[in-house]
Amino acid sequence: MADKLKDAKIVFVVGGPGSGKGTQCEKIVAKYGYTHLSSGDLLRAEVASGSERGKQLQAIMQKGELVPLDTVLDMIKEAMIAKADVSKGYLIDGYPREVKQGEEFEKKIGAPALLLYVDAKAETMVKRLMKRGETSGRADDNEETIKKRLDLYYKATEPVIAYYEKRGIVRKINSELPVDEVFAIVEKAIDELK
Ligand SMILES: Nc1ncnc2c1ncn2[C@@H]1O[C@H](COP(=O)(O)OP(=O)(O)O)[C@@H](O)[C@H]1O
Ligand SMILES: Nc1ncnc2c1ncn2[C@H]1C[C@H](O)[C@@H](COP(=O)(O)OP(=O)(O)O)O1
Ligand SMILES: [Mg+2]
Repeated sequence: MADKLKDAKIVFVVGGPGSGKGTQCEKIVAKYGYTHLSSGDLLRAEVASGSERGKQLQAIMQKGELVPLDTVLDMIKEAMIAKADVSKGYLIDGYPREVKQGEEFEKKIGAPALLLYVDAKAETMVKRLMKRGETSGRADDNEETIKKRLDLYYKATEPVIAYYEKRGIVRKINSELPVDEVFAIVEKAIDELK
């Protein structure tokens, strides 16, 4: 375990592609000053750097598949340590995407205090992603890749929610509602933490 992070307040933000994780995390940052680390954003930054590793990552993400666990966990850990002296808490957005990722995170970093389960219907997620795709420039916001990401979400990521439900740290957030109404539910869950 990283010593600098042993008392860190950690919130996992889990939900399907396009469910609204990033949108809610932005609002949490604005109100609570937490550090927002999106695994997808960290990976896209590596791609943008033009490195050899970035090229390999880009190919995986374009197919809607998961990148290797060690790569993403190392990136998150490094980013957490960089903020350890100033962070009030961490929003880990888009991770864990499979149970194994959760287990490894806890071994190498620490345990989450809360899991925000951002829930929306498949139909809603597809609609939002197609719309986001008009402007996002993301290689994975296209119909074919969206379908693969959704399938993988239901297969690999939903079990993560069941895993943490047993520990009583999951708060389900109805993300079908308008953004501010979703955030009202999110606020209650974060306030319970204090
Ligand atoms: N509650 C909501 N109602 C309507 N649209 C939303 C809502 N939450 C997010 N969106 C829109 O859906 C898209 C995906 O949201 P985003 O936060 O990027 O999701 P994720 O990070 O889970 O993939 C964005 O274009 C966002 O503006
Ligand atoms: N924890 C993780 N493990 C493996 N691959 C990940 C990952 N987080 C992100 N990726 C890769 C695969 C995803 O399809 C892609 C985009 O992730 P994302 O930006 O979190 O998507 P979204 O916010 O739409 O859910 O990056
Ligand atoms: Mg996102």
